[in-house]
Amino acid sequence: MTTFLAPAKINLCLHVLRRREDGYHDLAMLMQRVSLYDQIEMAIVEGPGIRVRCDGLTLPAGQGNIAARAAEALLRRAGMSRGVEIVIEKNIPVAAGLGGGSSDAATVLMGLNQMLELGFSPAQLMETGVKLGADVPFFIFRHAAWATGIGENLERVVGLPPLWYVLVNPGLEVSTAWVYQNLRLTSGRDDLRIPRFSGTVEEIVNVLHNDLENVTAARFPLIGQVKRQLIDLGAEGALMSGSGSTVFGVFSNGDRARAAAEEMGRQPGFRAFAVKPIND
Ligand SMILES: C[C@@](CO)(OP(=O)(O)O)[C@H](O)COP(=O)(O)OP(=O)(O)OC[C@H]1O[C@@H](n2ccc(N)nc2=O)[C@H](O)[C@@H]1O
Ligand SMILES: Nc1ncnc2c1ncn2[C@@H]1O[C@H](COP(=O)(O)OP(=O)(O)O)[C@@H](O)[C@H]1O
Repeated sequence: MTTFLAPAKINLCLHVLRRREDGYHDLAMLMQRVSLYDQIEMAIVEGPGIRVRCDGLTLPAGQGNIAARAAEALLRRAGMSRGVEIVIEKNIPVAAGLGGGSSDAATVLMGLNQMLELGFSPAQLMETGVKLGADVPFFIFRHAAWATGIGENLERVVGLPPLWYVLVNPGLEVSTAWVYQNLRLTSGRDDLRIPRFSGTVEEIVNVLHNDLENVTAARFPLIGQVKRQLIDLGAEGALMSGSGSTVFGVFSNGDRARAAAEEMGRQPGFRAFAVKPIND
């Protein structure tokens, strides 16, 4: 078995620009990978077929799992029939706005490309990835990014400060499709530009914005409550990530962040993590 790590992401900002003919939405987002990881183990085995195991959780097995669909899509593109065994240790909360499924898929695409020496470029892997999920290309890009289109046009963002995020998942699973369906678009914005950073925490706090937050928070008032709790515990800003339900707080101090995560994680059904951005 070869082991790979699949990180979570947060959306530091998410602007919905317009609804498209194909039902998807054009976005402008600032995306950042953080140090909370699923572990993906893969082996090439005798005989055809893709098997996915994920212990202790009720994630879909077989084709229902996005990791299996990723392996299938890559082998098809390579014109190859091989047996692949995939074991997922799921640490990223599911349907939580943290991109766990997309990250697992991206990791399978990159990992199998390496293990089978298929020679696909990152751009080719992104092309296969976006058909599996709009957030998959971002995890193949592997930098903090300004993402546009449905999330597949990616520009590197540099100068983000070293800080801490406290991720708080209040145990609610939120369907991304439901959130986009229930979004009431007011006016599209055309004035958004890629933000520039010189390394201060204040710049991050100023950029925090999520057009999907009102939709999810209207259905689940707990979201607003978690934001207020994070601010009370010393966060310099707080925002829901993606379609939710995870909320993150911005902390410049590691001890404060760890203490806040411990405190938030004590509430029944909650999971909380103090994490760092992955800036490479
Ligand atoms: C909201 C975001 C922000 O990063 O993340 P999550 O909350 O899912 O983590 C993404 O836009 C989610 O991306 P992802 O979860 O990969 O989406 P997909 O599986 O491709 O699509 C799920 C559903 O969301 C809607 N969708 C998704 C992306 C997009 N730009 N416009 C949309 O309208 C579509 O209706 C689609 O049927
Ligand atoms: N490997 C996987 N990890 C997480 N979710 C998966 C996976 N495979 C399929 N799914 C399904 O995808 C849906 C969205 O999952 P996830 O990527 O965790 O959420 P989000 O889109 O909010 O970031 C869930 O309903 C889940 O059942």
